[in-house]
Amino acid sequence: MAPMGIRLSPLGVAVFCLLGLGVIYHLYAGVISSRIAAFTSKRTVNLRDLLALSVEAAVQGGREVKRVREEDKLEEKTKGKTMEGQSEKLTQGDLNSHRKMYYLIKNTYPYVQVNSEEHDETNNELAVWNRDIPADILKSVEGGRDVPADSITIWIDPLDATQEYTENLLKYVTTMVCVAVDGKPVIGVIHKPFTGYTAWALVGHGSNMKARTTYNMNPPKVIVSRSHAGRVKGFIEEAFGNTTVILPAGGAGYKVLALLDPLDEDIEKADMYIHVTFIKKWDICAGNALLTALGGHMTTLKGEEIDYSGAAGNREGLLASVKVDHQDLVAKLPAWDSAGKH
Ligand SMILES: Nc1ncnc2c1ncn2[C@@H]1O[C@H](COP(=O)(O)O)[C@@H](OP(=O)(O)O)[C@H]1O
Ligand SMILES: [Mg+2]
Ligand SMILES: [Mg+2]
Ligand SMILES: [Mg+2]
Repeated sequence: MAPMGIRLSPLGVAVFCLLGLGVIYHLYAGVISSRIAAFTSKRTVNLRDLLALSVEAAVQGGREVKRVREEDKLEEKTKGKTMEGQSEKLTQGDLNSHRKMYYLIKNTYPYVQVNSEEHDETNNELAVWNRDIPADILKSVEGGRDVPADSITIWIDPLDATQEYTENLLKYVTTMVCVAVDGKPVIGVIHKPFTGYTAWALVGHGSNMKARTTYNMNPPKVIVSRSHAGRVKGFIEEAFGNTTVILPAGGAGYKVLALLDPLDEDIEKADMYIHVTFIKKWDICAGNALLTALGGHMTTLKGEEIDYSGAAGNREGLLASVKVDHQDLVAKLPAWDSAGKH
């Protein structure tokens, strides 16, 4: 006998339980099945699948970035200071995009290391990847190779050029995903949420981007940061003379696209990208992969390759070029002092 004289029918209880299970299954089926599939499958990841997932993550994150801007709900905050003492901004665009991108990848490959610029452990998204491979990827990447999951480090920048996003300079804004294998950048995706343009590359397999046919070095047009410039102007003029054209622009992703042959009208053209202040691997890894895939180079200002495993920081500056003798450019640069001279 139930309290207050109510009799529970066993059949009613069973139907109620079944209904409850049905609701739970309906809500979590995608996540549960992808987790089970992930844990029972062998611990290797196919790079073509990962490329398609990276494109999807960048596009879905980009939708959040665009929506927050259009609804004017940025809720701009300061999350700390850069090493140079500048305030680092954070908006709802960064956070919503992070949640979409991070959980879409994590729910698909829970055992892969994913490093995002942003963090939000409290709001797990039930995002599930539909496993669709876009036609342009199918066309240029045959099969793709499988790599051990523990050799992979994924870097996510849910919103690059947050400063410019808050100033409504939207052409500079991108979302980025990079996959490094044994520390080498192998997949790069840079997506422009406000034009819908996505650049992708899988090193050694293909890209939807091309390098330009010519790059001018006499003097070069050098693209640099507009909001974290440091002493980049003097550094460049010392290397290439004071007739060098210096092009200040926002976003590390945007600046790499400016070195390529963009189909998007809204991107300037530059011959070289130089950065002299501190920068993080989620800002530069996707661009490094794209440049590597297209015969370009991105190194520190000493000409060394950047290892995209381990800690996020790079304090050795950045030099990116395409179709020129990169080490020859390095040799022209002034002596590099990462301790703050520049
Ligand atoms: N000195 C510095 N310290 C930390 N982050 C830096 C930096 N210089 C550039 N960045 C980051 O690199 C990206 C491109 O910067 P810039 O537009 O100045 O070239 C921005 O990423 P986010 O917008 O994702 O934070 C910016 O925050
Ligand atoms: Mg960034
Ligand atoms: Mg960012
Ligand atoms: Mg930031």
